[in-house]
Amino acid sequence: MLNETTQRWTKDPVLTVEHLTMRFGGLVAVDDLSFDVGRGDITALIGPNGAGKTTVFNCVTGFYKPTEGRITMRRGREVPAATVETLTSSGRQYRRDEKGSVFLLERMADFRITAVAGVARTFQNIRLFGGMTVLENLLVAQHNVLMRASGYTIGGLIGLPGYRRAAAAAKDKAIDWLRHTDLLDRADDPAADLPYGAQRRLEIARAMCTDPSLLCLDEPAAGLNPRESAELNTLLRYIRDEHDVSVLLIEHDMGVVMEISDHVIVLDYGKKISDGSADKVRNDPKVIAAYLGVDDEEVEAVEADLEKVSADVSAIRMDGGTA
Ligand SMILES: Nc1ncnc2c1ncn2[C@@H]1O[C@H](COP(=O)(O)OP(=O)(O)OP(=O)(O)O)[C@@H](O)[C@H]1O
Repeated sequence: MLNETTQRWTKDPVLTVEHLTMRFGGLVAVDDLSFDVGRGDITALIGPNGAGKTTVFNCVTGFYKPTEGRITMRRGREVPAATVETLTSSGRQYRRDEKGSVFLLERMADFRITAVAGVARTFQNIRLFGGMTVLENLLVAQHNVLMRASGYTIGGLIGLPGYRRAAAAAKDKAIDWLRHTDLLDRADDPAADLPYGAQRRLEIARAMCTDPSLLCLDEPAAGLNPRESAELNTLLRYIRDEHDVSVLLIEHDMGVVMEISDHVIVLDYGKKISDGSADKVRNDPKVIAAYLGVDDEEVEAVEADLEKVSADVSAIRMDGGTA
């Protein structure tokens, strides 16, 4: 387990969110929120319905312009804090040099966040191109690379050698991800024909085809059966361990969250109420209170009630009852 001194999110953050606030008219959906996402970690953003999780995702990925706050993405390891401050005061969106790149996402449009800053996402409601084949969905995701290889001309149509090489590499990458998501045998089927769990895996494969540094997944386990959830856990660990990609996920399935997360951040009413390892967060009375919908002072009483109910159920089972 990571201790205070080895926590990647404090030592080597890939994403830093500072004082993020998002207001919709009079409603404060995210309220002065700060947190870090460690490079190479699986980080979960959890909280009750309406806590502000998707709004945070929408700010990080450029779908919303935050009311206030700074969102810094770092690619490459050696980006000193002074560089971030210099970039902030320069009014520019990003700075790149041979050591690494730093991006201020709150200043960037969504398509540039994916293409330049290396942040890819999936959605709560699956958004695939249903009429295209599974393979075509993964090739479309590599459109930017192919356009560059064509020189933004008709180079693709006339088959310039550079374009042909890029097209072959795009297909290889797509096939590789189909293999890792167990979809190779469905490559030529329309995406809409896949079962639900397979569509969720295809969305992740599509995001990975953009070569992200940070993969943001909005409820990837929603609607999955236990076997599919276990396969998802294996896929996410593979992405973290073998591809040097950090993962930020919103998830309601606590089995998934507690099993695979290196770091958990808990929101309630737009504010952060807990932040730490899965173990720390699981035992935090504030988190228990938020999920059970009770005040902090009532937590102990509710916990005692839960323990009693659990003991009663075990006793009934031992008696051969049907509870
Ligand atoms: N575009 C919008 N306009 C107005 N209010 C919004 C908008 N988007 C979100 N909200 C409100 O902001 C609050 C936070 O919503 P959000 O969807 O971020 O929560 P969430 O934690 O993702 O919830 P869930 O777990 O149910 O998906 C809610 O009160 C929601 O109604």
